[in-house]
Amino acid sequence: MFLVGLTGGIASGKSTVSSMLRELGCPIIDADDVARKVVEPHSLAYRRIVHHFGPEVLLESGEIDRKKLGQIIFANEEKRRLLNSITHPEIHKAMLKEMVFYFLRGYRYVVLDVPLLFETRRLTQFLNHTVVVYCDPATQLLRLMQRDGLTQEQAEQRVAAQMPLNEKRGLAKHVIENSGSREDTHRQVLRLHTKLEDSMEFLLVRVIAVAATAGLGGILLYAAKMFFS
Ligand SMILES: CC(C)(COP(=O)(O)OP(=O)(O)OC[C@H]1O[C@@H](n2cnc3c(N)ncnc32)[C@H](O)[C@@H]1O)[C@@H](O)C(=O)NCCC(=O)NCCS
Ligand SMILES: Nc1ncnc2c1ncn2[C@@H]1O[C@H](COP(=O)(O)OP(=O)(O)OP(=O)(O)O)[C@@H](O)[C@H]1O
Repeated sequence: MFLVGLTGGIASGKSTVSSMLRELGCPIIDADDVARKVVEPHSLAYRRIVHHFGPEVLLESGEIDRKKLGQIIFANEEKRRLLNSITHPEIHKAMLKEMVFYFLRGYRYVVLDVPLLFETRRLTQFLNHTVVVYCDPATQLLRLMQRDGLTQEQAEQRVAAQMPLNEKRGLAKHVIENSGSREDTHRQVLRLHTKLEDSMEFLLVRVIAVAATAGLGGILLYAAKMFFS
């Protein structure tokens, strides 16, 4: 199965780009969505979070108070590492299950939208392509403050909790520049979609060629054995 990793910085525009790709028919596995599911009440990750962070990170309904937990972990690296060590193995397991689901349904490829793709590095070895959604630091900060109602200090703290976006940009095979308008981003997404479709066809042709060569080699070997024995 052909795997495409989509990543970027906080509020750089990953969801915006992944919903454009979804409209073009790409199946998307969203790590933020998966991360919400794995901490639902009474799951293993939920119980471990309550054990380590205490009942003060729960809402009255018993669900995790994500706002409160976010305030704690973005202000404290040790606590962030602890939360990551609880949630990441569960997130990766659940994502793998989703990939198998798509594979069994006959999908040829899937896009993995993973904010911490290059930080954790667990998935990168399995990917055929990586895409970074980039926007300039001032725009990123402004969009983050506006979307999540954060102060500049809080927003800066969240940006600092991730690998610098410039560094991620250098690691990716494709970059979507999302500092401008949505229309501009949409045009780049269309181009990327075409490129991905082309490289999938190319990969398919290569696999068929390798299989055919191996088959032919086998036949020739068998014929040579028969001839010389
Ligand atoms: C801290 C939590 C409770 C905040 O929840 P909230 O609903 O406010 O934000 P949401 O989950 O939508 O995340 C928003 C963005 O924050 C960034 N982010 C989230 N967790 C982390 C983290 N541990 N380290 C760095 N950045 C992070 C990502 O860019 C993400 O896209 C939540 O993000 C969480 O449980 N994080 C740990 C799991 C995780 O690493 N998720 C990221 C996907 S792998
Ligand atoms: N090109 C754009 N022009 C204007 N606003 C945009 C553009 N791209 C994204 N936004 C806005 O910026 C904010 C962040 O975008 P988005 O939610 O797609 O980022 P994200 O990378 O998925 O964030 P997170 O890491 O928190 O999941 C949103 O409010 C979105 O509507």
